Amino acid sequence: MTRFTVAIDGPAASGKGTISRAVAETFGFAHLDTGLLYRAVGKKALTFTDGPLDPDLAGNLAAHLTEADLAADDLRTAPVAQAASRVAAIPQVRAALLDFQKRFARREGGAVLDGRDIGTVICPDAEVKLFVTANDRTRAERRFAELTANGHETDLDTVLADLRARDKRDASRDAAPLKPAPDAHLLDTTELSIDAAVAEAVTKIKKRIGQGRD
Ligand SMILES: Nc1ncnc2c1ncn2[C@@H]1O[C@H](COP(=O)(O)OP(=O)(O)OP(=O)(O)O)[C@@H](O)[C@H]1O
Ligand SMILES: Nc1ccn([C@@H]2O[C@H](COP(=O)(O)O)[C@@H](O)[C@H]2O)c(=O)n1
Repeated sequence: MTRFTVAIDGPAASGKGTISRAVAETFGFAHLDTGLLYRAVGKKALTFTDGPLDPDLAGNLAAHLTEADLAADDLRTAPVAQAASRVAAIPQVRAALLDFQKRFARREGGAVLDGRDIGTVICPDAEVKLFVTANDRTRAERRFAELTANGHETDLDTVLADLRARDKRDASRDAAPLKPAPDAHLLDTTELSIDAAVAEAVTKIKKRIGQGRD
């Protein structure tokens, strides 16, 4: 198998990153967390304003992301997540990040990408598409546990409001909104452990790989 793309989308904290990393490990695929691209642009945008940003300036920030921008250790904070969601609605930002993601997806050896528009815009021809969900309270509880374990001071209601605001903005924007591709498999992790959710994803991918054999 030379090229094989797995597209994993879903709302905030649904578990798509966790599943993507496990899939990459299992199959030896490269993994791209595309949310990090938007978080890095959002973080840069915050150095100008926490309000609306000029779309061309935002596109320019996205076009000049560096490895160091993506490696910053403060991309997972709540303000950066909200800023990411705001810049992600700007078409110039999405256009600047498009080619890199498309090239990553078709690299030799297989790739798994997770985000919001992977199955719909970045990789409409992906061999496997998953849309990962969980109810919003469960997602907030998981994210709250993660944030507190990492030393962030917050509370469950704030985390829940933050997720809902982001999901609403992501799903209602005109540019590449969050939605399942028509041919995506829905994977609701509300009642699933991490191992069970990963096992479902792995089974779907193995089945598709099996179909590709002569
Ligand atoms: N099935 C599960 N059961 C319990 N906890 C889970 C499950 N899946 C993921 N988690 C936990 O929930 C949190 C959010 O998961 P993850 O970071 O994978 O979500 P995400 O969809 O990639 O989030 P984001 O969109 O914010 O990047 C993590 O702490 C992760 O360990
Ligand atoms: N393909 C994508 C990926 C992400 N976004 C936006 O970035 C925000 C942060 O993403 P996380 O996956 O790290 O939570 C997210 O809320 C989206 O606004 C996107 O638009 N497209």
